[in-house]
Amino acid sequence: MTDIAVENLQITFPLYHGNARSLRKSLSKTLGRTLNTRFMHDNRDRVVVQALKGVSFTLQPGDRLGLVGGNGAGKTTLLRALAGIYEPVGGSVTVRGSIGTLLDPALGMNMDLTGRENIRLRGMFSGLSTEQTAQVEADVESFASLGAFMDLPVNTYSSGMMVRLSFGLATAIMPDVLLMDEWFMAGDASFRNRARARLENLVSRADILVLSSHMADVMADWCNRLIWLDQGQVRMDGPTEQVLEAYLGRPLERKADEEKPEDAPPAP
Ligand SMILES: Nc1ncnc2c1ncn2[C@@H]1O[C@H](COP(=O)(O)OP(=O)(O)OP(=O)(O)O)[C@@H](O)[C@H]1O
Repeated sequence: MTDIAVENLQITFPLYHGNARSLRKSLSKTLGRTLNTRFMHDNRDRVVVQALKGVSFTLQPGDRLGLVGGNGAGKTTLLRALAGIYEPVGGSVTVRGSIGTLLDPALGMNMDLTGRENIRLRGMFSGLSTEQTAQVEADVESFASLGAFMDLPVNTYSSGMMVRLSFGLATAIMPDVLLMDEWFMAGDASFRNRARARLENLVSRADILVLSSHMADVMADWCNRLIWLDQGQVRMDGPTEQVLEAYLGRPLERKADEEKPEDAPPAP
């Protein structure tokens, strides 16, 4: 059984720089009213930024949830809380089922080990048999096309090589719950084309998808529900089209509308 329950979730980050009182004063001057909603003191009198506040929702198999919101709205924080990377300061996050993440290329990667060793380690942690791990290794090796770098420590990789290994590995093992940030669209055009087919297969087979992206077309294609986060709080939660239109402040363009017939006369 796969499901997710998030209840009244609250996540804060302490702001360590400088003296807490003077920081609050200067924040108060520059941010005015916002200080009361986003910045506060915790019980140790530290100034903290409230990344998520009172967030609640549940997800069942078949749900494809997209997270939208401006910069700093709390999308990445929510994905990381679902992945168990951030502990809630208040409320709870319960995830039943195996989790696959496409959040940060370096996440779960041991930089001192080679690409091949990282793959084997991940296979072991995911409870795969030796045979299954060998299959994953062959699959990732062929997808990532790292050549000799496959047997060199990951800390010698370029950022693009890192993305190829991390993406190949994350998409080689089928999770119940797939958590994705939009970095997966990084990379050159030929990588993106190969990545998309692989990703679509994973997205269609996972029970639950949670995806954060600034790309409206990706949301419209892949999600059946959207949560609009605003300053760490849920501003709207509903069917993709409805939330996307409210968020963008305009009706969605239909794909058919965009496609002009080949023999259409040139615009005047
Ligand atoms: N490690 C951290 N330390 C301090 N503050 C943080 C940290 N991570 C996030 N924040 C703060 O939490 C808030 C939410 O950030 P988050 O990265 O979740 O937003 P986001 O919606 O993913 O933004 P973007 O679209 O710009 O990536 C922001 O105000 C951010 O400054």
